[in-house]
Amino acid sequence: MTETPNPHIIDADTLTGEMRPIRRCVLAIGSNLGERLASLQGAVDALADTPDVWVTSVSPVYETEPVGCPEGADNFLNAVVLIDSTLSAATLLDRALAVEDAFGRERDGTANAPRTLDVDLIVVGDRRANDENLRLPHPRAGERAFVLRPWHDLEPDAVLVDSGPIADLLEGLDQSGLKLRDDLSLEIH
Ligand SMILES: Nc1ncnc2c1ncn2[C@@H]1O[C@H](COP(=O)(O)OP(=O)(O)OP(=O)(O)O)[C@@H](O)[C@H]1O
Ligand SMILES: Nc1nc2c(c(=O)[nH]1)N=C(CO)CN2
Repeated sequence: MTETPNPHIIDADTLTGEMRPIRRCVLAIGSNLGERLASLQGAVDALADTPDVWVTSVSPVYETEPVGCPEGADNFLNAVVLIDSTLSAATLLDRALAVEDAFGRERDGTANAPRTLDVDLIVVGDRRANDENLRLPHPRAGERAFVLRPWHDLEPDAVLVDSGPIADLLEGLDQSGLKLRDDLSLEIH
């Protein structure tokens, strides 16, 4: 006898999924190797294609001097993506790392080595995490003009959890290494 699914029984995953809050998240994307703009656009597209992720806005693109990178590193293109998502922070991190891999990111253990694509979780709602594999808010976000400036373009009144208004943080940072690339832009498809 074949079983007819009982419409009154909701499986645990569906229930959990339905009850998860929608969190507003800020992601920073960067590239200083290969087809930089294509990689950033690929990251936006991959995020938009992710179930339970809604890309709500994408910042202007900045050309930025490398910060803390090995001698001779090339400039980055950097931007910020705002998403709404019901996914957990851990699942979002897994997705971010998978998207980096899909765009040819290689990891040889060198800190801040040139990369085709970097996708960092800056904030996931008001979630705090201090795990080796997941720190939230991103521990270096408050000192990175290449993150705060494009984020500020989208949300001038935003506050970085535990650090304060991003406008105030930006005022204290050297922004001379940032150049707005108004000849380039990222699309939400
Ligand atoms: N908020 C976060 N966003 C992204 N990765 C994180 C975060 N917190 C911890 N990580 C961990 O950092 C690890 C290394 O990331 P990655 O090599 O991209 O660092 P990076 O981008 O070079 O440096 P930085 O972390 O200073 O931006 C990832 O495997 C991930 O587990
Ligand atoms: N300009 C710039 N410098 C960096 C960047 C980046 O995205 N842009 N990312 C780093 C590690 O994530 C280290 N240094």
